[in-house]
Amino acid sequence: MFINPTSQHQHNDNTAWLDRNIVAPEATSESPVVLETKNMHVFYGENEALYEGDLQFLEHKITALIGPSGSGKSTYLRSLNRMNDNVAKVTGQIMYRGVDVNQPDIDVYEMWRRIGMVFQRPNPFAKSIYDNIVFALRRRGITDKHQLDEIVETSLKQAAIWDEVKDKLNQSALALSGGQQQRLCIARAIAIKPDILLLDEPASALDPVSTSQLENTLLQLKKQYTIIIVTHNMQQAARISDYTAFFNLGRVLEYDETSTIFTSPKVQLTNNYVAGDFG
Ligand SMILES: Nc1ncnc2c1ncn2[C@@H]1O[C@H](COP(=O)(O)OP(=O)(O)OP(=O)(O)O)[C@@H](O)[C@H]1O
Repeated sequence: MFINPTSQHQHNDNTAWLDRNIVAPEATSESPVVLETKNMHVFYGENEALYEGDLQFLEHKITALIGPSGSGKSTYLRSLNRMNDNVAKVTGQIMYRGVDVNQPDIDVYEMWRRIGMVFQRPNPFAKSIYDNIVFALRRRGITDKHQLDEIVETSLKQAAIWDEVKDKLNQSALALSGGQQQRLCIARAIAIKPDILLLDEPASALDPVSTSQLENTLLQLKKQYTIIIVTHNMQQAARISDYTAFFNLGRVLEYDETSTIFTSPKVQLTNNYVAGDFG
């Protein structure tokens, strides 16, 4: 583990609040780095919404992105799999298993299969539960009913919603509760067997019971997937994540193991934020 105090600013009392503390996660052969950003900057027109945001993500770990509103968490997350292509200019490298996916010749659709995304509001298609799961599979040419049935069952089980929906797979997904819809969206995302799951405040529209079910689902899923989640919920970040990045004003100020961020952060602003002093 190394500490990389990458502040480009003079260290004196006036700029102490700008200090950064980025601790790279300890990669091992069981948990290598699967995704990494290098020198990434994101611009909306003239506005540079993200700079100094470089992070590494380990396989089969959950990383939480936290920070006040407008600090650049969603901008960073959505840039990771080029969801921002139409609205922002993203420079720098986004290394996914050794390949820079921020290159013009990358097959973005194939990348979305490997780096899936679940959004803030559940967004199931206005189709049956079954068809929500198989939609992308059919488009990929998988038409064998037995194979599709199997994938539907496995994905719904992995997303911890199978027991609730197994007797009504042909009913509309829109008739499910918000929490169920969000778990269905996770099932839909994992049906195409991604490698990494990006989640942008997936529990913000859910009640506490659904939130807790979703968190349990994510803890199960990390055995197979690498998860990066934006959350405003400090307890949630503390409960489920292995690593946490604290964003402020378009930069990552601190990145470390979640236990360190919540018990002994090195940066004053992180401390203030996790203590609830501002947000
Ligand atoms: N599509 C967009 N077009 C222009 N500016 C944008 C766009 N999306 C975000 N921004 C700007 O980029 C900055 C970072 O926003 P972003 O949504 O990434 O922050 P955030 O930390 O995810 O905030 P929140 O927690 O409120 O979702 C803000 O100043 C925001 O106004």
